[in-house]
Amino acid sequence: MDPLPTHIPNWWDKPAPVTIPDGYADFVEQFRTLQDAMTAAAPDAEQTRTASRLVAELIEVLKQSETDEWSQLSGRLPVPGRGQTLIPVVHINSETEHESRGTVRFGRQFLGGNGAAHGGAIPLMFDDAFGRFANAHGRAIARTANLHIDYRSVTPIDTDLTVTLRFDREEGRKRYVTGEIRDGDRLCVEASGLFIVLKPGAA
Ligand SMILES: CCCCCCCC/C=C\CCCCCCCC(=O)SCCNC(=O)CCNC(=O)[C@H](O)C(C)(C)COP(=O)(O)OP(=O)(O)OC[C@H]1O[C@@H](n2cnc3c(N)ncnc32)[C@H](O)[C@@H]1OP(=O)(O)O
Repeated sequence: MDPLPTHIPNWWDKPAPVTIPDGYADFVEQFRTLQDAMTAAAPDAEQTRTASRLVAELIEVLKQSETDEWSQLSGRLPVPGRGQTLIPVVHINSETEHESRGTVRFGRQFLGGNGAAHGGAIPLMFDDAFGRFANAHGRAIARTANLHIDYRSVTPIDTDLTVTLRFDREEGRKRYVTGEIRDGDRLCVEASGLFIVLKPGAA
């Protein structure tokens, strides 16, 4: 289940993304796999030369359709992860306006060390997941004012973890959200965030 609308409006009411070409969502997935493979690899000189040539070709192809923020596809797709290849993808399994439940799997690219996810990848995931949730269900646009992370125990990579987000309360323009990541029953991370609804006319 994915609660994003087919077209993701943005707060400046610029046009929604253009038509998504066939195969683009698969390409995004492939790009994430590339980042995992890059992190896991120890290529020799010849493999490095080959990989470098292929990446140069890829950059060349992508640059042919370089465009502005309002026309790019990455980050704006109605699929889990929005087609953003930097952010760990949260797959939502169920959601009400008060609570969202899903899973996340930190790939090899998010390795910090010794099998644990990088401490910076976790707030990245929460900022995006909280940001989407705090702005979903018809709520007016709000931005992250603060984000707090408690690393309660190691968060393993390459493991399906559960993510829970809760919309705690709203006080005027302030929205308070909390969340957690668990590996089975084990609590890995607790997070909380404050989102503030933009003043009229604010960008
Ligand atoms: C990129 C956003 C995307 C939104 C997408 C919507 C569509 C959804 C679709 C797809 C999902 C997308 C998912 C991505 C989401 C990612 C979200 C982000 O990462 S956002 C980028 C990082 N955040 C910033 O860059 C904010 C920078 N800061 C600001 O712009 C302002 O400081 C702002 C708006 C947060 C507040 O400024 P003021 O002028 O509107 O508010 P004042 O009047 O100063 O404060 C209001 C109340 O809030 C408190 N407050 C303000 N900042 C606070 C803070 N840091 N900590 C605690 N309290 C704070 C104040 O003390 C005041 O409280 P009292 O009313 O007096 O009780």
